[in-house]
Amino acid sequence: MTLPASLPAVPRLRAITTTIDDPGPLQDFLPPHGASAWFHREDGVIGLGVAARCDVASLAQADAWWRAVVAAMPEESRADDLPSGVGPLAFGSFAFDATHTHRTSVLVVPEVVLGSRDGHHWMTRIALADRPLPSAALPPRTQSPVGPGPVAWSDGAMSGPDWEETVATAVRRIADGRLQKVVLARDVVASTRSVIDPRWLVARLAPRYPRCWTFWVDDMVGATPEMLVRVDQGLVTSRVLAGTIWRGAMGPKRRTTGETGRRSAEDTLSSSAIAEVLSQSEKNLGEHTLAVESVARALAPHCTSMNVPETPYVLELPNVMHLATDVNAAVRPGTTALALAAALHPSAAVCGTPTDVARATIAEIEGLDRGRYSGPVGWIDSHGNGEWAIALRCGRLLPDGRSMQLFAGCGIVADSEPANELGESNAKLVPMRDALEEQRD
Ligand SMILES: C=C(O[C@@H]1C=C(C(=O)O)C=C[C@H]1O)C(=O)O
Repeated sequence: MTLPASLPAVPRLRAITTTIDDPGPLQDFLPPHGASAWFHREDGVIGLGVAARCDVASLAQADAWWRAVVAAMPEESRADDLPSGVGPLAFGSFAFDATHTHRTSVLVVPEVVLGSRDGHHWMTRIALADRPLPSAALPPRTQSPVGPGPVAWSDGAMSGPDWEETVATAVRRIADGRLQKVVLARDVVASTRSVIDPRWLVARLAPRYPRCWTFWVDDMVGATPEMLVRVDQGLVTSRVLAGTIWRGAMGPKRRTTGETGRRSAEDTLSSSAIAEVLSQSEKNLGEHTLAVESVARALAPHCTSMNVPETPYVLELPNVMHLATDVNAAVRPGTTALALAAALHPSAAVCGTPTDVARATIAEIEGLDRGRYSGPVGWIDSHGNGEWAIALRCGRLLPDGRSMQLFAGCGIVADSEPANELGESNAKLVPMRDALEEQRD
């Protein structure tokens, strides 16, 4: 998909931000369409309505557009005295590879932002400069979402066995010395009886995956564990994940439930034992190092100091465990979260090493239009603070309203085994599968 390189039209917006009393759960204010949501632990920010929307060609273009939008705002709209993330902001979702997709990347500036962080609550109202601002009253609470009913599953671009063949092809190319690592993804399609309400998914993902960032931006919904870059008043954090283990990988005798469905002492490995296996695995450690190096290399020119821990920790999620490294840095003044996302994407966690060879290999053999899966998703405020996660453990709501494309990918290295990688991709699909299939409420 190609878009003009020139900057899309820049609207003149104004905004007012006010502190509000605790509004209760922000999810209660979400309508079934046309909203954005971002939740992490107890904190959240939601966007209602659309003050401005822009299809962008790249992260760099989005950065330029948002800077221009902010520069065109009256000074008092920018909330200079307020903390990071408070005030006018834009949500966005970006394609993994703009040169190999039919999808666009998008930034959305909502009309109303409701936010809660560390026990503080705020509302920002945004409008075109010559139009009235939305009402100062709290927006009405909406009806609870209902589930989509029974779900039928089908293969996406490739069947499981075909994808295993593709993984084998990648392993051969790595053995030939053409590249060190490539991340290959697959998709599955859920078809439902009733309409899929994104709020249903958000309401299931956010409490189950509090260590992840649960998002709904445009047609993308998920709960990702990977933070590409967070900028908060000059401090940068990037959580790099690569190297994965899941209970099913530990062999049939060691799964959590035996034939009776009950756990027994002999067939259950403790979480710490599984974490130990992961943190000793040469394959996973090698894969992880490539991802950390790619992030540190991309951040370095933009930062005045950086701390890269030598040893990863194990991030335990309900479905999988990952090797994780939190890179911290101090950013050069004036560098926005979108500019850093542009520098970091695609990291080796979702693309591979070397980047160019891996990206070309993905385009050639993966057989999938990733669209916005594995691209940056998040928000940016009027000072350039923001959080851009990588859109993983997610799906795309398809235009018919009754189906969804779910994605999962795995880092392939020299000693990857196709059957294991297929198992790993299935484990990564679990959060979205469960959220869609749950029938209660
Ligand atoms: C590509 C995905 O996950 C990435 C790949 C990982 C791996 O191969 O170990 C781990 C975390 C993510 O960086 C995905 O979830 O779709």
